[in-house]
Amino acid sequence: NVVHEASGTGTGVLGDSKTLNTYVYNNTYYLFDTTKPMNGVIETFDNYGGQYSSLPGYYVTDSGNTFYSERQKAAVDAHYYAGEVFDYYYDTFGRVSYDNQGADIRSTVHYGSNYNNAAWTGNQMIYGDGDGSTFTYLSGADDIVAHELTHAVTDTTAELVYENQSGALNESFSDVFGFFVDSEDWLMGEDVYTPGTSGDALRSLSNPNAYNQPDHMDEYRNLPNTESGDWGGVHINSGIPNKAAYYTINSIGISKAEDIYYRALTVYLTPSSNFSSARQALIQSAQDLYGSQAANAVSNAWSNVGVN
Ligand SMILES: CCC(=O)Oc1c(C)cccc1C(=O)O
Ligand SMILES: [Zn+2]
Repeated sequence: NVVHEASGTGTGVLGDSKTLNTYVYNNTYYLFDTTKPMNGVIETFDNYGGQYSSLPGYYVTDSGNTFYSERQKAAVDAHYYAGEVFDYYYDTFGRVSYDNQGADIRSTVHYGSNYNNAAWTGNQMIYGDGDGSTFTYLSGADDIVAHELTHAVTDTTAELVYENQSGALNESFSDVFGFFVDSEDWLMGEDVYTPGTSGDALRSLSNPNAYNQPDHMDEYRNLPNTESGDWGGVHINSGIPNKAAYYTINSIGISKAEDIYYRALTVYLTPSSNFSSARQALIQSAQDLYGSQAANAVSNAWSNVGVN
């Protein structure tokens, strides 16, 4: 049988070189990764500035299996980092793709026009180019890719409703697993945020206040559950569970913390979980896996942010 798997090279958003899992058919190479278990493929598309109605766009291809052009940079990173996040969930927890059933992981880059956003649409990831000032191509940050793919994990496990406290938890779990994938700093999106300014980020887990997020219940923002209210401040109030995660990780280490967060997300949390029930779910997960010392560390972390 003919082998279609190929190994290509590409240039990422930050100008770095990467090896890519590609697929060759009729002398054309595709960003189509068939190396993962359970037949799940990782496939990357270019929407050419189109909107939701034109998704997924066009397969990203190259005749020479060399994805070096400016146009291809966003796709190189979306493809490579999707594979990295697949590997994180598989190697760390044995989870096969976001649904644990080997679902295809589809990404589309060059979505919209100067779009300063990235998202999980409910069945694929989309990445804007940014406006070049607030963001550059958003797939250029592995913590953003991990954040988006974790929305898909949450949607196939706890299904935390994307509003108010359950929505802020949804956001926080995406940031926390973004940290676990990119644990060299406590920042989110720093690699693509304000390309003209170094050292800043979209959010910080260690210092939410630095980016106008609360880090304690005393600062909880009661915003309206509307689009302009960020659905009750899901990207704002996530600073509180994010800070609790920071305390937990500093107290018991990344390895135990990621097991505890994964168990809470997949075993205990439910669509309507709030901050207090998330604290309880994480304490129980810690107790289940590592005993009372870890459980107490989790309890203290949440007390430090005013959640009991
Ligand atoms: C860290 C990734 C992130 O927050 O992506 C979003 C952006 C950049 C704008 C709006 C929503 C999101 C999201 O995925 O929640
Ligand atoms: Zn999010």
